[in-house]
Amino acid sequence: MRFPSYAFDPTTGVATFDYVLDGPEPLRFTETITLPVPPGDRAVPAALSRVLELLHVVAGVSYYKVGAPARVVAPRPVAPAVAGYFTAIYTQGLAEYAYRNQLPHVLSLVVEVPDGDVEPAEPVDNSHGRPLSAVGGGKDSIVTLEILRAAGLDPVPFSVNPNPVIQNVNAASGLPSPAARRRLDPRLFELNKAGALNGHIPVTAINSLIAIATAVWHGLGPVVMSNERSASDPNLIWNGHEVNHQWSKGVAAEGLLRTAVTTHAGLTEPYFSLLRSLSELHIAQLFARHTQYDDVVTSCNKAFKLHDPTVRWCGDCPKCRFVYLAMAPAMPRARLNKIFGHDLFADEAQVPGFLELLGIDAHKPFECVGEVEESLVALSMLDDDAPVLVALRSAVPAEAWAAASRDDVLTPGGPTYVPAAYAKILTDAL
Ligand SMILES: CC(=O)N[C@H]1[C@@H](OP(=O)(O)OP(=O)(O)OC[C@H]2O[C@@H](n3ccc(=O)[nH]c3=O)[C@H](O)[C@@H]2O)O[C@H](CO)[C@@H](O)[C@@H]1O[C@H](C)C(=O)N[C@@H](C)C(=O)N[C@@H](CCC(=O)O)C(=O)O
Ligand SMILES: Nc1ncnc2c1ncn2[C@@H]1O[C@H](COP(=O)(O)OP(=O)(O)OP(=O)(O)O)[C@@H](O)[C@H]1O
Repeated sequence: MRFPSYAFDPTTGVATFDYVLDGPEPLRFTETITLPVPPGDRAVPAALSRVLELLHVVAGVSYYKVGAPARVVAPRPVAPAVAGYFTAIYTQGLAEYAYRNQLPHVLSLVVEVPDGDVEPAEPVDNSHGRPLSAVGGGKDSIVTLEILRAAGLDPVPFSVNPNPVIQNVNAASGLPSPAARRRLDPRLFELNKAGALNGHIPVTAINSLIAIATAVWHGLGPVVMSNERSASDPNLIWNGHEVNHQWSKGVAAEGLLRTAVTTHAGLTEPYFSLLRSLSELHIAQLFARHTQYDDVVTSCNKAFKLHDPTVRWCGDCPKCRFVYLAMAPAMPRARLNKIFGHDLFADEAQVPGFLELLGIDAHKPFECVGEVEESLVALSMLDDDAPVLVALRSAVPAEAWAAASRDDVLTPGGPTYVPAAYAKILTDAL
């Protein structure tokens, strides 16, 4: 796979990224990403071009997966830390794809980098600017936005391809919300229909670099994400490698991205997740304080499909079940059912799906769901006799209850990259 060129037009904000999969009949793709143009005559900072260079390679995963070539050759020399980040994106970021398609070579790929000097980046101290708060339409980013707002940091909500869900969440915040547009090459969908290799990609890495590019161009501060503690947990181990559906939301990916951006583009404080130390259950409790989003908040991934999305919660997928269970201890059932438009604890057909979340099945589903322990603790906090809850209580073995600690789940912990000033804001908000 090669990356022949990229171009950026500052008058329109349009960046075009070209890709080629070599072979007897080479496959060519172009992805278009349109950044919001800042007001006034803002020059293109050198750091923006550098971030776009990173994005060019990272966004290539969508096209790589069509053929899983044995070699990926980056377009220009980069520092070893940046090359390492590219390799992590194409291996760990594509681990679920490799596992599902049984392509072990993907996990041992090393992204090749041409020889040559790399001009060091000029340091850019962006640490004191207004934070750009990435909004994905779900509960987590709402919690972050409201913490930053309450602390007086004047956050800028930002989204990539805001669909009606995200637009409604941004409208409910009452804050002006710049957005970027991302258009995958339509050829990809034709190849998918024709049966090309397909699978999951590390989409958060792509959205994150688009957010960083926007923050740099608009003269803003760090990009603040809402990725939780459990995102770092793998779903399973395959051939000695961790397979994590949420890899690019995890803390290891966060560290690699920060280092790559600081090394290649010079930003001193590019990016961190404010909620990294919190469990999903804890975040759900913080979300319950904000009723103004009840009619719009949506975490169900089916609402974010590019084609035929649901309007809001589908009410019958692992993510709907997990978020329903996580929010249930934090609010009256009537409010919960109004948010979801479904009463999941009344529907006994949901029992097998809930059992999977409680660890009474093979492995954590390939979805954005929390740890088994979080589901067990949530269940232990519910004491009514809804039919699904009765069935679940009787199915959980005694040793599973014993291993689930409410203190562990509701006490912040684990490694984070949150800068000290923001860590204090988070602590004050808990
Ligand atoms: C919405 C969703 O969950 N989509 C996943 C689904 O794809 P599906 O075909 O059902 O629908 P579309 O998303 O509309 O995708 C159409 C095709 O386009 C490909 N594609 C999409 C976006 C992109 O950036 N690059 C692409 O190549 C896609 O592969 C389809 O062929 O199943 C796919 C296969 O498993 C998933 O890859 C789709 O996931 C989206 C990329 C997506 O946005 N998913 C997020 C909601 C998501 O899963 N977030 C994770 C975090 C993952 C991470 O590490 O960043 C989470 O919340 O846990
Ligand atoms: N379209 C998007 N534009 C910008 N940021 C996004 C977008 N989609 C997701 N994100 C960000 O990526 C991270 C992971 O997304 P994820 O879908 O897990 O979070 P969420 O929507 O905030 O909450 P939930 O887990 O409840 O769905 C979050 O920080 C989120 O804000």
